[in-house]
Amino acid sequence: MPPDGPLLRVEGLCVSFGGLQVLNDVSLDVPRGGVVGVIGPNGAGKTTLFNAVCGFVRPESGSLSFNGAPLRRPHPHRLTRHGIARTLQGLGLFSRLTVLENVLAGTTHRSRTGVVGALLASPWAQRHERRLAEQAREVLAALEIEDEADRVCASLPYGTRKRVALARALVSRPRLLLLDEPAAGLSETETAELAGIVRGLRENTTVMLVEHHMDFVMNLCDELVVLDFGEVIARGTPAQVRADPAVQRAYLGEAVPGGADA
Ligand SMILES: Nc1ncnc2c1ncn2[C@@H]1O[C@H](COP(=O)(O)OP(=O)(O)OP(=O)(O)O)[C@@H](O)[C@H]1O
Repeated sequence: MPPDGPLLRVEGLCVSFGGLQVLNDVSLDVPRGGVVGVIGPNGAGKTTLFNAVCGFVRPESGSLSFNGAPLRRPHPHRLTRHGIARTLQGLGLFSRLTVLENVLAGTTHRSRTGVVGALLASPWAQRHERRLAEQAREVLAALEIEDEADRVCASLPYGTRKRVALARALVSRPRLLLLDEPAAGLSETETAELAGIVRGLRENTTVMLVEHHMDFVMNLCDELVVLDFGEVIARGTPAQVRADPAVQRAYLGEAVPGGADA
C-alpha cells in the first residue's frame, strides 16, 4: 500500500542566484495520480522549481518530500532511482544517436552490467541489456514511434524528437514525471495527441508540468499552481485559477490563461 498524502511535497522553498530571489517560500503538493500544472509569466521561477526538485540547483531553505520520505539533497544522476524523471525545455537528445540509443540512455540506472560484465559479455549481462532494449521498444510502441527506433534523431521532425525525449523519461518507469514545456514547438494536432498521451499515463505516473500553452494546460491539468516573481500567487482547479484576479493581474500584457487570446 502506498503511503497516504501527496507524492511530492514542496515546503517553503527559497532559491536565489546572487542577489536575485527566484523562489520565495514556495510550497505545493502534487497528489498521486494527478496532473499538476505550474504556470506563470516568463521568469516567474517555474523551471527553477523543477531544477530544485531535481537537484540541479540547491535551495537556501525549504524541504522536499517524495512518497512520504524526505528528499534530501536530490542529485540529478540519482533521480530515476527515486522514481523521478524529467524532460528538459529543449530536447536534450544526442542528435547523432538513434532513437533507441537515446531512449536506452534513460535506463542507465538499471544497467547493472558494469565494466567487467560488459567486457566478459556474460550471458546474464547480455540478457539484462536485451531486456532493457525490449522495454525501450515497448515505450516507443506506446508512443507510436517504434518504426523510428533505428533512425538517427537528427533526421527526425521536431514533433517526433519531442516524443523521443518523452520516451527516454518514461523508460525508467517514473512515479513522478516532470515535463518542462512539453507542448512547446508542437503543432495543434501534436499538442492534442500529447494531451491524450499524458492522460493515459495517470494510472501509473503522476505528472507535474510547466507550460505556456494555456489551452493545453487548462484542458489537461487537475490542478494549477501559479508562480509570479518566485511566489505562489494562486492555486486550484483550472476554473478557479482562471477566475482569480491575482492571476489576471500577473498576466497583464500577456494572454490571460484560458482567455480569448490564449
Ligand atoms: N542559473 C541561473 N543563474 C542566474 N539566474 C538564473 C539562473 N536560472 C534562472 N535564473 C533567473 O531566474 C529567474 C527565473 O528563471 P526560470 O527559468 O526559473 O523562469 P521560468 O518561469 O521558467 O521562465 P520561462 O517561462 O521564461 O522559462 C529568471 O530571472 C532567470 O533569469
